[in-house]
Amino acid sequence: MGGKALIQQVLLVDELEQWVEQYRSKASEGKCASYIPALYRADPNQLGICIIEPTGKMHTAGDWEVPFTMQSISKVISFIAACCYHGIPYVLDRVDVEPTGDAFNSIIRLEMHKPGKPFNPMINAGAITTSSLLPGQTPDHKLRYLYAFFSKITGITPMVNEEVFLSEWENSHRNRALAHYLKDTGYLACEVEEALEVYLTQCSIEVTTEQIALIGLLLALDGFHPLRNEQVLPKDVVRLAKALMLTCGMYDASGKFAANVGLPAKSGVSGGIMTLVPANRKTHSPFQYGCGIGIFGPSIDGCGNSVAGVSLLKHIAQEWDVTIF
Ligand SMILES: NC(=O)CC[C@H](N)C(=O)O
Repeated sequence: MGGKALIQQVLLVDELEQWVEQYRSKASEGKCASYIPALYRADPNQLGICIIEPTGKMHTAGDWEVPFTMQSISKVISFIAACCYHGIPYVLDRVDVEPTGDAFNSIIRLEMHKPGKPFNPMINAGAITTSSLLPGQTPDHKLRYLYAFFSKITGITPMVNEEVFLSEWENSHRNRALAHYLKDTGYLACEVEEALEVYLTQCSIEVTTEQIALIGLLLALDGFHPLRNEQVLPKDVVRLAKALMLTCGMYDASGKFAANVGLPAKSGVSGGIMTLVPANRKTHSPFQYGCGIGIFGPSIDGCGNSVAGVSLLKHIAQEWDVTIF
């Protein structure tokens, strides 16, 4: 690495460390998800970030190595996996691509809009439907397909946090209600309990910011894995997933996030945010060739998004001029 590049890298990490410490205190404006008791036990003051560039170079700060469960970030992976298996038209016949402006676990639109097709795969109704579409006759088979898909693209064998899974399974009345409604309207491709088992298990896959930054990087590069020099995901599916992340990925705060940060992103109630910067022509920006970004900060706001994580991303987007707009 040349002297100038080395200095730039040191400055980036210094800046990141400084900003993480600056935004850590934002945690006090939210709290850890309490409807899943195992998530409520997290330390709300944690905040970490990992950024991966196409060269594989990583920039990290704060609590970036702390494992957490993917929760709703997994919705992006299961949607992509279902599209890869069935093709986009088959999946979009069963789940739409419209934002709702409602909470991630809201039921209201299913009955208000006949025939009850879920609005998008980034909210619970749509994600439970997509999980039911994964190939396989049993939850076990569907999950094995998803794990193999996850390993194929990331090179990582997924681990499920059983404690978080059980904690949510025992408290999943609202998701059960959604699944029963979807079964009644014919949108669920398997039995209610089976779809829930797949959906809640995928939410309980444990990752670190590094792993979601890597997935973000693959999305930034339209499915191309720069280190393996291989197209690991189809471009059209990835582009669709990014459009959904931008319009629906931060739930009923997706509009504000697009306005304030301007990057496709997906959050989860455990405090993770997976986002990305596509390659751009901004030669003054440190991420001209694109990057994947993983964030973890378990204190969340009323919409279910990491409070400190969103503030940190807003700051980064402004300082480094990385919006897609
Ligand atoms: N927003 C989220 O991360 C929600 C995921 C969580 N497992 C749920 O279904 O409620």
